[in-house]
Amino acid sequence: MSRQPRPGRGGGGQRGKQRSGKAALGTAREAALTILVRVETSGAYSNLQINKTLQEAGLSRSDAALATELVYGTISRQATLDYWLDRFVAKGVGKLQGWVHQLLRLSAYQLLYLDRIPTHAAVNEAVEIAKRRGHGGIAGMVNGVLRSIDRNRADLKPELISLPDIAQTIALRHSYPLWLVEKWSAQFGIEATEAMCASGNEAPHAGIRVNPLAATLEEVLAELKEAGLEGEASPLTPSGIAVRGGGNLTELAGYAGGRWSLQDESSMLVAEVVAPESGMKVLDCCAAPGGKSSHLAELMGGKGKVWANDLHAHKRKIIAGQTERLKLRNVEATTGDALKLSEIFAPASMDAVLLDAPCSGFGVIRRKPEIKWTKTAGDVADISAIQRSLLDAVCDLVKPGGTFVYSTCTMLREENEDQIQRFLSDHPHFELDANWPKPLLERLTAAGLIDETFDGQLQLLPQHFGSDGFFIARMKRRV
Ligand SMILES: C[S@@+](CC[C@H](N)C(=O)[O-])C[C@H]1O[C@@H](n2cnc3c(N)ncnc32)[C@H](O)[C@@H]1O
Repeated sequence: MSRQPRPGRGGGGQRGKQRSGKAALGTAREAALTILVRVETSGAYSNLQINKTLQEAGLSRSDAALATELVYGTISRQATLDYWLDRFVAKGVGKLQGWVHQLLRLSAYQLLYLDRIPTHAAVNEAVEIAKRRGHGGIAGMVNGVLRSIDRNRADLKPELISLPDIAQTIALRHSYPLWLVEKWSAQFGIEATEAMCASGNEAPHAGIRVNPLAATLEEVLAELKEAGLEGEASPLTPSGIAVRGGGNLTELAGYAGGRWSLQDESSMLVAEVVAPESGMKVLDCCAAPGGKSSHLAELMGGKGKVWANDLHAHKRKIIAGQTERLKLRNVEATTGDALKLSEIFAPASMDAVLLDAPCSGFGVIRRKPEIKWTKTAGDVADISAIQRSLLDAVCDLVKPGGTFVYSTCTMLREENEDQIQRFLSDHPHFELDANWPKPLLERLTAAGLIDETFDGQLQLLPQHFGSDGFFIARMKRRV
């Protein structure tokens, strides 16, 4: 499976001598280094920095793909790389200048994780970059450290990392923060945690959701084949297709023409769980960029109404752009704080309410690996408090007998099961609803994701089918 290459567009690469780690974008490795430094110093999301920097760099398609792979791989493996680098950097990696540290990580990643890159290509270019950005002393140190890594590569294998504490071993072997591995181990057990960590380091595949109002799954599969792409019908959802190594899929005609959208398969399950009927009134409280709102509208056959609300005014345009592209007329994008939606909508006015809540996002680590290092246990506590308030604020918009669905793209009890348990105890007029549509239950059972103990809550882990980690709970307001 390869990560999605983002082709570089426009803008010429900068060359020539650069000092103090200033940006130089002429080659895949230089561009990757610039992105890594920017992600670290600005706290920006890697995917946004990749798009921005590759546009400035004007790399060939294959160089852009390599730069993308280097960025995601280096961030994903950062703790393991530092563990090994520390043995060979005399003063310790913690004392290195930011760009030198990133250059060593980036180069060690190539030596230790990418079979197809010859040692001389990784080392020589690292040395050249060090000379251009720094001085001879730094270049000599980079050369020495990387040559040592190369000589010792037989000992530098993740599976050889073994510490007395199993959580520490998993954290270092797969490069995750210890606090997160400890939380996951307590919740899911050691085996599932290690599988989850390993799976989070794999390259993601792209998910396509067919718009049933515009095309069939077979038509979209044929369209992908014609474009030379490998698409496979999803075992999880009838409108889903997994695409591997497809480059920028939004450049295909089917996307612009509204025949399909890009969405991960786990995400597609959410609207299926809401299971709206044609003509219903549905509120999506936290809707941008509009993936689930548009899916809900498609499932309603374009009839009834979906209010797609988000806090941020600029996101209204993004949602509207999606629904226009998909030619959906039954979605209204609105701007507002979900905590105050009861000031806009009447109590008990909705057949169904979806709260796809802001969350820690650990289910999408494959797409945004820096989340591992930027999100803290404190952030989880803060976001849990917000989720709790959001649940309390929107629930009474659901009509008696109506459906309330809560979802997150994370795998932490305090954001998922604990939220539901607390919510149900404070709101006894709601109950868990395991009565999901029969075909969906059959698919989930066949996939081994639920059994007879299923109570209306589903936790998808990233190792299940390689789709995002997701939590979905369906509740019903008692009549
Ligand atoms: C997980 S994303 C939603 C993804 C979306 N449901 C989809 O499928 O495309 C969470 C969204 O919640 C929005 N958000 C955060 N706090 C909010 C609030 N208090 N009220 C409304 N929206 C909020 C964020 O702007 C973000 O777009």
